[in-house]
Amino acid sequence: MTELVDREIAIQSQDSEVVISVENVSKKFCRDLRRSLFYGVRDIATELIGGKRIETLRTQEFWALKDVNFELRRGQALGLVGANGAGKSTLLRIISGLIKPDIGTVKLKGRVAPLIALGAGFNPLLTGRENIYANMSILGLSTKEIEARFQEVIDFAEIWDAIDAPVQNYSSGMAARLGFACAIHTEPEILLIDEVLAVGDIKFKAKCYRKLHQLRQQGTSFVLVNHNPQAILNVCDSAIYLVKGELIASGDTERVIEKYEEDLFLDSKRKTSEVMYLPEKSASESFGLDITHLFFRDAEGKILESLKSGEPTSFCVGCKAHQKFDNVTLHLKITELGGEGGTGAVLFLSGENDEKFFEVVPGKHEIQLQMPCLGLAPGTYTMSIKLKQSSIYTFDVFESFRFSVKSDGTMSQCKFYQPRAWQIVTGDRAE
Ligand SMILES: Nc1ncnc2c1ncn2[C@@H]1O[C@H](COP(=O)(O)OP(=O)(O)OP(=O)(O)O)[C@@H](O)[C@H]1O
Repeated sequence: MTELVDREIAIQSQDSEVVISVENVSKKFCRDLRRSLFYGVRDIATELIGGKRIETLRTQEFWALKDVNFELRRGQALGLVGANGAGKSTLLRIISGLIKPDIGTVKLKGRVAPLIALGAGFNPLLTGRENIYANMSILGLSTKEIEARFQEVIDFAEIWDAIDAPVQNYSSGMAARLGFACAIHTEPEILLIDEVLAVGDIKFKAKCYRKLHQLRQQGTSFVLVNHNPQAILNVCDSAIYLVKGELIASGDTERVIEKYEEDLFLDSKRKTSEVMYLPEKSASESFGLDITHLFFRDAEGKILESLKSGEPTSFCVGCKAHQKFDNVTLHLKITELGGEGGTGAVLFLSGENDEKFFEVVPGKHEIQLQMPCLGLAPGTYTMSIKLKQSSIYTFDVFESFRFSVKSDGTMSQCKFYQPRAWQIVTGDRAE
């Protein structure tokens, strides 16, 4: 695992200045609240009398972060991934200065805007207008500077009518929009974004991502926490992966995300390649044609070890018919796992739309969807599968067949694989 860790995330020019330097950072928490308060008071007292902080674990304590090191340079975008409780928010809170590490140091260069909670730093009783002033002044702007940007902020957040209503009446999406708008209009040198872009509608998210791109071109660095690997792949040029507080991979985004996705599969006790067998149905549960297993094959018919964008791939549905049926069709809906709410299906394929109907006789069958090349981008997906008779009758449904797709190395930061050929035409034929 350690060979995946690059000390310095080196995508941008090595000459650009380091804006975040996290050195040997560890942070411990206590599982028991009463004990935690007691330890807290004792630690403060020790510090006041100039004593050293206790660097070992006491009863009920655990490391939320353990010896984390990385550097970020001007204009870099760093993705932060890891399972729930891995320590991502803790790391962002330490970088933003909200909490102190127990061991190690964080050095920052430039104005930091943390977007760590929905409507970060907003007072729910104050209006949107009052909160803009309060929030932006905390982020370091003078009243004059805020006045000059005020209209831009509300235009960006699109909350014109609600600007004089208390923030407690805002929806979570509106509060997130206002928080994001305030933060980016302070022209921060470093932006810390914790999942806030996971709320809000798609149009607004697209606007935020465009803005982030623009800010990066102007030299803003940012750290983005997102559960959706695709969002990290689209936006960030480097990433770090935390497991139980330890940094186990860092560097090139695709490599880190690949490792993260591999682990997601190990976690779910199922490898990409595994054939998924479904429990046999009793006579009373069956509608006459049952899905028995699901898997993928390659162009030679071999069961696929792992899926790659651009490779010839067949999705196979093993089934068992208890009697003869005609007009049998397969419907598939593929959704990106961890996709931001509302993105919906990335692919819907219906045998009925393609007018592909099969006849089955009693016994075992395998219905194949043959794809000359797999168009899905690297990522993790879930597929719902329906076996139907025309559009009227459903024999069997399987709601969530999970699989992941890796990159063939020629895809980066894009949504689908495009089969292609390149050529140059020269001379008379070029007209
Ligand atoms: N103030 C606290 N007191 C005690 N434990 C805490 C505190 N804050 C966080 N933790 C614990 O520290 C660990 C890391 O939490 P953290 O919120 O950083 O994880 P995360 O990776 O951001 O998770 P998620 O993806 O669910 O937001 C978790 O086990 C969490 O329960």
